[in-house]
Amino acid sequence: MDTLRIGLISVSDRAANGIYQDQGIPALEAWLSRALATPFTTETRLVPDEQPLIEQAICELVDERFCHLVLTTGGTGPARRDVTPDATLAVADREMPGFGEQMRQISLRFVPTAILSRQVGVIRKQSLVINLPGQPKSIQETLEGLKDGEGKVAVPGIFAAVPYCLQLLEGPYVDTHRDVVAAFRPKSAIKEINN
Ligand SMILES: Nc1ncnc2c1ncn2[C@@H]1O[C@H](COP(=O)(O)OP(=O)(O)OP(=O)(O)O)[C@@H](O)[C@H]1O
Ligand SMILES: Nc1nc2c(c(=O)[nH]1)N[C@H]1C(S)=C(S)[C@@H](COP(=O)(O)O)O[C@H]1N2
Repeated sequence: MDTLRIGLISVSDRAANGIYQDQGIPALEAWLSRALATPFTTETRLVPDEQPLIEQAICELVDERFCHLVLTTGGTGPARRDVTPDATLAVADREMPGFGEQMRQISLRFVPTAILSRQVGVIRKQSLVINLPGQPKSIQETLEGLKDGEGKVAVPGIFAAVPYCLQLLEGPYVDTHRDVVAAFRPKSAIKEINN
């Protein structure tokens, strides 16, 4: 079976220029290692907030590295140099508005400024591309959602919908650790995997 390939793009002027150390890629890798029950590989890029460079990174990861999923972090706000959603839409074939909508809903449970993120989810070719905000803590918040004191899901994270989306895009069958995020798919789409 095709191994799950995930592209990770950290968009940050200061991290790309060495002013601070990038925490975006390590936070993404740490969360994915905790959440995914399926083996995966990552391909990473650290780029400044420049639209042509972000577009190039997305296209490279999808078209040449054949990533099934690409996650970006940073540059989704209203500031002049925040252009990640613009770059993502410029190279998109189709929009998946539910991802942005749900992430802003989740994030409102954490910060009132959640509505300032213009983050989008799109499809390019057979790859799903999703923007996450730049605050490293927002990676877990949006992917995993919010649980109550007993570990019960209060707001589902967007990653719950990612495995089925990849399946519909004819990518690999992806499973998650339920205690981190439970992947949801219709009964008819569930495959029995013998481990
Ligand atoms: N890659 C990163 N590594 C560590 N911290 C980050 C990173 N990206 C963003 N942050 C933190 O999250 C905040 C909000 O992220 P945002 O994408 O708006 O960055 P920014 O303020 O435009 O700065 P920069 O692009 O220089 O990281 C930043 O001000 C910074 O404190
Ligand atoms: N889950 C979560 N979402 C969040 C935040 C956060 O800390 N956690 N920060 C918000 C803030 S302050 C801004 S300005 C926007 C855009 O952030 P970005 O430019 O770092 O992408 O994301 C918002 N969404």
